[in-house]
Amino acid sequence: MAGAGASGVDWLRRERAGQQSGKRKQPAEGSRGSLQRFNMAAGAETFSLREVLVAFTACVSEQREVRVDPYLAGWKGLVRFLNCLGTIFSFISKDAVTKIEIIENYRNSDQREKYLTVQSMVEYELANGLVDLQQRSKHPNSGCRTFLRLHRALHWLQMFLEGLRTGEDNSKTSVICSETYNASLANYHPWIIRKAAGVAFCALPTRNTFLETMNVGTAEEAVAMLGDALPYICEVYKITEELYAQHKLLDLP
Ligand SMILES: CCCCCCCCCCCCC/C=C/[C@@H](O)[C@H](COP(=O)(O)O)NC(=O)CCCCCCCCCCCCCCC
Repeated sequence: MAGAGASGVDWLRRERAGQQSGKRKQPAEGSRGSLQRFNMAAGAETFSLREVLVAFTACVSEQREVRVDPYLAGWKGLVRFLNCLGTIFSFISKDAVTKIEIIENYRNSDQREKYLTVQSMVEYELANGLVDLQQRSKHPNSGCRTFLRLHRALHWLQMFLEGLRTGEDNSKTSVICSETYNASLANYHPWIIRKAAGVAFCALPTRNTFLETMNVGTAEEAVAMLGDALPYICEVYKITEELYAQHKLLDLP
């Protein structure tokens, strides 16, 4: 596992053991509309990057499928983190919450089993003509199209976290953020969104302060944790990218 920090992945094993034994309280998965309450309550609990990274490490099954529930749990944790950074980011977290909730609603529907993994979602929606392939019409918020937006954001996230991990102590989070955004997500956003994002990035603190807001200890400990977890996030991204490329879904409208 590239980049395993001094801590190795012991923290990861402990966290996942805790989750399996039910000791660690996890936000209730799959309860309808939980995201709004979850989002409101978010401010009440301190954010820990650890829970987000553990969620993403639980995404990939032995059969290399991407499980939707831990994927959404990872994104909910990221939204909670974003909400701690200030209201200037609320236009971003609102969009992420909307997309998370669209997919969560599919996971709460009569077809919930079809949405257990990205693979089963793609297979089900394509087989039943539930995806708008050329322009948004009868299925404007299909699971495939909604998940693709989060998938593109995951690409930005992995670049951003890698930039944080390898950046100099005195580097600026705003620079890392805008450079990685411009190299990824910005290509899918209209001018006005790119401008608004650029303004929001200016509100970001220095790299080390940012690392400390992750609430996993010192900046060095946060860097080590990023090194442990990033390969898992990259694996989730890679598997999804291959699946979407195979089915020619990378440009869903
Ligand atoms: C660290 C500060 C966070 C910087 C976030 C960088 C990403 C900026 C995304 C700006 C777009 C937000 C506005 C939404 C635009 C939507 O049009 C657009 C397309 O959707 P549509 O086709 O349905 O219209 N939506 C999207 O592209 C989805 C954007 C989802 C972005 C979620 C980003 C969450 C970031 C979470 C915090 C990351 C820091 C973690 C550090 C431990």
